Amino acid sequence: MLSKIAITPGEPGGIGPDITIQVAQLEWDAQLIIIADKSMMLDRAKTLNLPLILVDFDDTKPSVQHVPGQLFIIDVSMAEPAKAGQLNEANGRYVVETLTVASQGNLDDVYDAIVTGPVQKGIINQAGIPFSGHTEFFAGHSNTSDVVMLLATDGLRVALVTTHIPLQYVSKAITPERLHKVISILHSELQVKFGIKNPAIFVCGLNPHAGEGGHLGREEIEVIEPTLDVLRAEGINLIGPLPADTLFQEKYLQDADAVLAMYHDQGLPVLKYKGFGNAVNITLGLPYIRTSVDHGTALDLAGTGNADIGSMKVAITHAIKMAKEKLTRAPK
Ligand SMILES: NC(=O)c1ccc[n+]([C@@H]2O[C@H](COP(=O)([O-])OP(=O)(O)OC[C@H]3O[C@@H](n4cnc5c(N)ncnc54)[C@H](O)[C@@H]3O)[C@@H](O)[C@H]2O)c1
Ligand SMILES: N[C@H](C(=O)O)[C@H](O)COP(=O)(O)O
Repeated sequence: MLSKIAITPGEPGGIGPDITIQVAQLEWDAQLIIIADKSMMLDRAKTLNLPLILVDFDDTKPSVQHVPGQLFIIDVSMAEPAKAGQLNEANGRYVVETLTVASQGNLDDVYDAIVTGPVQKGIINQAGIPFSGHTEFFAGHSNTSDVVMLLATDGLRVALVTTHIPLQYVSKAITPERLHKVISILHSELQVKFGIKNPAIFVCGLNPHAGEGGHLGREEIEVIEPTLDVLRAEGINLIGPLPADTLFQEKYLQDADAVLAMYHDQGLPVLKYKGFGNAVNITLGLPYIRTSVDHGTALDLAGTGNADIGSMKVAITHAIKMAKEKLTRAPK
């Protein structure tokens, strides 16, 4: 059976609508359903000079193969018309509404996966809605206490212990409980979603040189090492904590199924240096499949036709692959 993939193009002033329209021109072995404002999508297609036919989605009908240039749509209205390249806090609520519809649809088994385009976290907060990222939003909406952000590109997967929090709170957020949950989710999702029997997870330290024996910080000694020992006793294959500045070299990476970084900008710059435009962001631990692009709203490129669609292609490809595997395992 063909999978139904829900796509949220994200911030209407950014490149999310552009890359959604651009990938709609390609062949896909799935049905693509966008959750977005219809007029905004048609306007953007006109700006980009690309064909776009939008068909109202009927969830009672069986899935149909994607036709290039055509998308199914669940129309969610924006408060005000969008201008490519410009943010408008009046539309913050709209962006969150599209995510809510997507999450609920997946919980209700209407779709088989969600692919998200980029959102501008700041403008959603300016609209009065506390929002730190899709990862945290979907965890909250689906009532999932713990999820893990993983970004993957060819030859490297990086997962994070902490996600979108200010740097000053990182150390306190790395508790034995959090570390135990993140590693357990990462281990089991590498098995389930990536088919790796006994995944090797390489773990970064938090401090310079992994704390230098306690002289440059004690989190490794007091939290990370003891927790890794507990998890090793549970049978999880863990290497580290290793100094983060030297972990990302072939000698280690050739044996690593994933690297676990302690915070956002410890792991993601390396991943994005290696694979920006060719990477996917996957939320592990959710009750549904969710993938996303590796980039942001790129307001400077919105409406120009110059946005690279590489990551959007990878995000959709991964979602379809994971959805197919899920459908094969447990047909609806
Ligand atoms: N998945 C997401 O929702 C997501 C991911 C990352 C950042 N963001 C958000 O995006 C906003 C802007 O963030 P930023 O400026 O740090 O990052 P950005 O990725 O939007 O832009 C960084 C640079 O990369 C370029 N770039 C980004 N995507 C590109 C593409 N597809 N093709 C060609 N060039 C591209 C931009 O032009 C810019 O020069 C922030 O609010 C951030 O939170 C959202
Ligand atoms: N941390 C992500 C990145 O740098 O690509 C990005 O902010 C998106 O995160 P969410 O998927 O949680 O919105």
